[in-house]
Amino acid sequence: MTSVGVTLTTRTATGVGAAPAGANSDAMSGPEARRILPTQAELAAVGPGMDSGQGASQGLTDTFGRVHRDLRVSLTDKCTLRCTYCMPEDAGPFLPRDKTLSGAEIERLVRIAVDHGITGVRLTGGEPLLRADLVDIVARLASIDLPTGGVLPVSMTTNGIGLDRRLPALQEAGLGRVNVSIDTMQPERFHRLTRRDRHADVLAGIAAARDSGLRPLKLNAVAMRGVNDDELGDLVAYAVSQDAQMRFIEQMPLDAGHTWKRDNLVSGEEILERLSERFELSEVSGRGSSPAALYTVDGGPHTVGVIASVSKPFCGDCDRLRLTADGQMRNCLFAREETDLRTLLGDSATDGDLAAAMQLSVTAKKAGHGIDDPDFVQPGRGMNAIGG
Ligand SMILES: Nc1nc2c(ncn2[C@@H]2O[C@H](COP(=O)(O)OP(=O)(O)OP(=O)(O)O)[C@@H](O)[C@H]2O)c(=O)[nH]1
Ligand SMILES: C[S@@+](CC[C@H](N)C(=O)[O-])C[C@H]1O[C@@H](n2cnc3c(N)ncnc32)[C@H](O)[C@@H]1O
Ligand code: SF4
Ligand code: SF4
Repeated sequence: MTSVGVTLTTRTATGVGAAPAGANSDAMSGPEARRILPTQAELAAVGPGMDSGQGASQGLTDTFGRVHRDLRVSLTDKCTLRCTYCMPEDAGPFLPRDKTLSGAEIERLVRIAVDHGITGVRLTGGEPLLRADLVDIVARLASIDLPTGGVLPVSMTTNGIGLDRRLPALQEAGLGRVNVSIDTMQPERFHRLTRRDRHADVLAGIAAARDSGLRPLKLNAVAMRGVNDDELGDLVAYAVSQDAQMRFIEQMPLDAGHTWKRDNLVSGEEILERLSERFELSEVSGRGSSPAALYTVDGGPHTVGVIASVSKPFCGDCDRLRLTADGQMRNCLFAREETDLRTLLGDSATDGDLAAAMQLSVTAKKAGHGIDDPDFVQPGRGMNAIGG
């Protein structure tokens, strides 16, 4: 099928040097991220089969042979919190509504991605619960049929604030799983770390997730030196009490303030040492492409996870793609280029063009994040704008 009405004639890079790092304007990708608008010739050169979904058998495959199965969709760059490792206090300006993908646009892009091998979607942000049309988005995505049978599994990562009120409708709409972030069991610490006094709201959200029966329920905490590294065991004990899996994440250089320092890292190894003082841990085999290495706690059945993205990267098994709230495809958390699907949508691109643009993004994916490389440059967007 040929493309109808696509006006793209040149490969364009936008957002170069247009905004200070951390500024969330349309050019919020910061000075070093390039926004790529593929030309018609480049889209056509991707090859036949992108229109019809015939690529599904092979999937969106990069030059290292990694097949992409997991799509993370950021619904907004706004948030109810201001976690120091993610957003500055004075974050913004945020994406205006007309630059944010609508539910229908997200559904179309996800359908195309599913046609080309994506088998699961995770909604994230920013804070996805801030999307007023979240229930509608979940319903749209959870009704997408997988080519292999069944429907698309839809999960969400959230800070939990307001989850207690919204979970029944989300579950009804087809939300299959939820991960909730909680970095501390201490309300005052929580206030300092997130710059908001909302600890009780997060606990209420986790309790609602526990009672919903959605399983596995996972809790995420970024391990931070001098902030919460003395209460990792308390977090595990709390997670077990909520029938949840606690996961500790190494902090990555994705804070909008660009204050990350390698020397400050609480490594996965250190996390395990600390937990071993209190619990008997035993590694679980069969990790697959999951970012978390899992350990049974005191013989199980509960487990704790360690996401050692910095010290033990799992990039070789990466099967993830990201769609930002403003319609940019990112092939990596640390990508310095984004493929501009939103402009293609506005230019009446065909499904085949959009699939080809996704494949171009995947083809450009690098081997890994390169955090330890001497020429590493932190992405201009904070984690809230990339979609964690
Ligand atoms: N380096 C890296 N870290 C990731 C990636 N995906 C997730 N993470 C880290 O893992 C943390 C938890 O991610 P979640 O949003 O809970 O998703 P998940 O771990 O894929 O979820 P599950 O499907 O439940 O395992 C994120 O905050 C990141 O720190 C990734 O692609 N690369
Ligand atoms: C960006 S948030 C978006 C979803 C939701 N607001 C939340 O906090 O769960 C997703 C995940 O990214 C993690 N995250 C944010 N900044 C990070 C960083 N610099 N390093 C590692 N993980 C980070 C958070 O802890 C959270 O678990
Ligand atoms: S980690 Fe999540 S809750 Fe915290 S500021 Fe970022 S987007 Fe918001
Ligand atoms: S850092 Fe990039 S390549 Fe590595 S696992 Fe994360 S998204 Fe994949």
